Amino acid sequence: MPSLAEALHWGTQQLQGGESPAVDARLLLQEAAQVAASRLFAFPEQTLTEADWLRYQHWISRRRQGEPVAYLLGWREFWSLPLEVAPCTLIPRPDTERLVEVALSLTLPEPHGAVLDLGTGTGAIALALASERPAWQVQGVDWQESAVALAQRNAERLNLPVRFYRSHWFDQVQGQFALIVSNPPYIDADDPHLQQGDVRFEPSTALVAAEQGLADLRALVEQAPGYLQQQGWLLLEHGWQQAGAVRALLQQAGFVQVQSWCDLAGHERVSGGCWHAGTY
Ligand SMILES: C[S@@+](CC[C@H](N)C(=O)[O-])C[C@H]1O[C@@H](n2cnc3c(N)ncnc32)[C@H](O)[C@@H]1O
Repeated sequence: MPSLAEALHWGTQQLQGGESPAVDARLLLQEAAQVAASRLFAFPEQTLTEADWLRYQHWISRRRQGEPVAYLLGWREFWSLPLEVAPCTLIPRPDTERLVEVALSLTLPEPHGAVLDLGTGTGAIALALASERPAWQVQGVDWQESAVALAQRNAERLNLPVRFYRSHWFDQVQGQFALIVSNPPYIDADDPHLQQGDVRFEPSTALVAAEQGLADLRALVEQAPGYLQQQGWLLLEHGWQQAGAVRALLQQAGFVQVQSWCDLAGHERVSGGCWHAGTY
């Protein structure tokens, strides 16, 4: 059987031409052989068992076909939280951590307020917020039963008190919220990016929206005022070319302090507004 160093070299060679061959091969080897990165580098001569070597080769072959590393591993880190992931929903992205940062920076109408995450998927945003603000009462909804079950498993494993349930956007939601957040589907069905990289393996129900990707964003902006407390906030992630359209939707709906926030690449990726009944 090969040593860890030999297996890593072989896997990296196999994945040449991909986005990140060395990182992918290392992550898959660590998981296949159940070794930490430090052990991989401290004991490179350690040999793999036959079962680990077979598992590693199988994963490398699937990765060569484009399958996302996160789906092969079964988990992905988001906001330093290890989250179980599954093909029923989106793999949480570093971009979405920007929405979490912005949410944590807002001044909300009450410090112990209720918070709602619409289209929660793995529960990434809801769990990140709950981990940072124990006083907030966080809820997350998704219309996919399998995503709700996944988010619940993540909450239990992380011991975070978030309530997840099934709802088609606001259909089953009750009450008023100090903050509503969402990373909804916002990609146009004809966008060529849907044929590239990890998104080919992710469900279109998590990615694609009608009206050039704006249909779900529009629905959320129009319905959110019925569920926001006075001076509560709505925060939405969207495509980097949709900020102007989302701000216009927020303004038309009567939100104030409407603004967008940039991601690390300098693209406007999050927009939001404060609800102030009576301004419209
Ligand atoms: C882009 S993914 C975001 C997942 C997660 N919030 C994240 O940021 O990683 C969109 C999510 O919205 C859910 N979704 C799509 N349409 C929905 C609807 N009408 N009602 C509730 N959830 C919906 C999808 O199942 C998917 O989990």
